[in-house]
Amino acid sequence: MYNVREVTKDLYWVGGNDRRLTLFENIHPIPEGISYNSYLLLDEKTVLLDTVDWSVCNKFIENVKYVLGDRPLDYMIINHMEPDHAACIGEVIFHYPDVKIIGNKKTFTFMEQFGFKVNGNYIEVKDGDTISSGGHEFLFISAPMVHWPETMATFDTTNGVLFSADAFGTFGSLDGRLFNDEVDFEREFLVPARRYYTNIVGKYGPQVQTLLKKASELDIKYICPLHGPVWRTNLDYIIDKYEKWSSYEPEEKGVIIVYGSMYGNTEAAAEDLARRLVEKGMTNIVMYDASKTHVSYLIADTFKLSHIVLASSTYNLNIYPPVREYLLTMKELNLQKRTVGIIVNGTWAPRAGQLIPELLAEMKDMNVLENKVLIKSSMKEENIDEMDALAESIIESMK
Ligand SMILES: Cc1cc2nc3c(=O)[nH]c(=O)nc-3n(C[C@H](O)[C@H](O)[C@H](O)COP(=O)(O)O)c2cc1C
Repeated sequence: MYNVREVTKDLYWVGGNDRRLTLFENIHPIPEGISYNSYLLLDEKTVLLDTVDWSVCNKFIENVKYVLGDRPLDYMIINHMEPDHAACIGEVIFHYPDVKIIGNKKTFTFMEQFGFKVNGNYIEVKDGDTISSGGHEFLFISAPMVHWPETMATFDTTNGVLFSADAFGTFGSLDGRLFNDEVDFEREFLVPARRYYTNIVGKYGPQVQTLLKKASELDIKYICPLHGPVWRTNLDYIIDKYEKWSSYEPEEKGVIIVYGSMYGNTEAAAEDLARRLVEKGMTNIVMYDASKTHVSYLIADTFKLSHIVLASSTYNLNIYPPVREYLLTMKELNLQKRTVGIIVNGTWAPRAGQLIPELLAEMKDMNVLENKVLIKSSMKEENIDEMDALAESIIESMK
């Protein structure tokens, strides 16, 4: 059965929701599900914008057939070749063999690499090119490395709809809703949106900034991303979030404490610090056991908050592995501009105390607080002063 929504006059959402997938990109847990958005415009020519993941392909084809009725599909614009959007290109060609595919040079290279045959039936576009479908005009905006090299956004200059590819996307199934004003975005989607952006696109802040700059010159009325709700009100809200995330500026003053502990002693030290911070007036604190929480959640809160505390035991002369994975992921994603406190535990050779600052030194603009705490196996009275000094320096650095 088809399941479509009208976005605006003549434009339809023809995507699908997936609540079965456990790991997005086979890495990131998505208990909240995900939507794969595809859009279809009925103009003098009919235009499909992107396809969907293979998991919802049947539903998508039914939706396309329902919206098109007896009409042919004239154009298919491919903004992003990642298979969660491009997997069904072959199916579209199978059902509509005369469709003309629109993409850039790299789009077609990737299409061939993924095994899709376009048989010369395509139009290659560059940044700034336009194509008319009769009553609508599409402007193509290249957005390289947001977050693949071929990515582009497409702007319908006649109705102000921006098809933004993965930008402004989020984890989370839509559950019948489509628009940002039909959901409680802050409550339901902000956390998944932040986790989606920071882990999937977070590495490419400068490229996102370039896209935001180009977008600021357009009169955008709708943002149609490839995942999650369509924005038709309060666009500044999500654009502002993207400004912050892509410039690596924290959204809030607050502390994420991530600890790695086998027997609970490093955890107890982290708890001690958290209590001291609260007693000194800082209540915006989240604490995670790095062994139990998927790193994507840690990364999301790390982008959100101004301060990080790493509390790690030493493991085979190294940083405790889950804490090291967190640090390495942070580095890979180019995270920067944070103040960091360090608590280290070791029983005979606390090497983590040396290795954590070394790793942090390889990242940009990380202010590592001098008041580190070194625990020998378990926290004792003799550690209280240095723990208090660490708490104090965190509070001081927030002023
Ligand atoms: C497999 C293993 C390797 C360890 N390697 C080191 C080490 O290289 N250097 C060290 O000082 N302590 C090492 N330790 C001791 C831990 O750091 C110890 O668990 C810690 O001091 C106590 O903290 P916890 O209760 O938070 O686990 C090791 C412990 C285990 C189980």
